[in-house]
Amino acid sequence: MLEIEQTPLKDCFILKPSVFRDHRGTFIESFSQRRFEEVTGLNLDFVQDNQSSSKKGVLRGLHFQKGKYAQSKLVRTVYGKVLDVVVDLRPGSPTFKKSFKTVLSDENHHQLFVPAGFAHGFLTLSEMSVFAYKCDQYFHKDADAGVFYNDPVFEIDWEYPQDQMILSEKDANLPTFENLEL
Ligand SMILES: Cc1cn([C@H]2C[C@H](O)[C@@H](COP(=O)(O)OP(=O)(O)O[C@H]3O[C@@H](C)C(=O)[C@@H](O)[C@H]3O)O2)c(=O)[nH]c1=O
Repeated sequence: MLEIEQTPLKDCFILKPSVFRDHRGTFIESFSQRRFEEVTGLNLDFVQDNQSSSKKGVLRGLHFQKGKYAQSKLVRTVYGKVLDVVVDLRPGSPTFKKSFKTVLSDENHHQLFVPAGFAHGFLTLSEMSVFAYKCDQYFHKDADAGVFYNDPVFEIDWEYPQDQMILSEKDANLPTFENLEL
């Protein structure tokens, strides 16, 4: 079984796979093309899988690829716990500029579907996290873009002390929404 839960943002939803637990540990189907299509009605071609590990307090984001290289992503936490955040950056969308956040962990096994045209980021809440995601477009360095994670226009409460956050230099200097070229 794969449950789907709509988020307040258009086209963005949470997937909840069945978790089989026994004396050895757990089992989930982390991705099934057939079930994904059944519950979402989407027929996407995921062409790249990514994985990153992060220490506690690491914030990666908010990222997206521009133009024709825009990526839909299916994101999850393999190990640990993260606060995952998305922003709808699609002009014309009824939820344009709105943000949504949810906890993705190796306890709840939730996955977030991030539509093309959204910015995405996450903050690691556990000592360590391993994060994995599928993308329906390859990485294109020239299309790689982002927006500052703490731009007040998005009204995101990261619920984490700012002086304990760890960011890449690139992410610390991302443009604000106002200065963004969409
Ligand atoms: C994203 C990506 C990065 N790279 C390289 C570029 C760079 O040298 C190194 C690290 O890249 P970054 O610092 O951009 O990695 P990171 O900050 O983890 O970037 C990721 O953040 C999350 C929030 C997302 O949503 C992803 O789409 C992606 O943008 O890896 C690839 O080769 N392929 C890729 O697909």
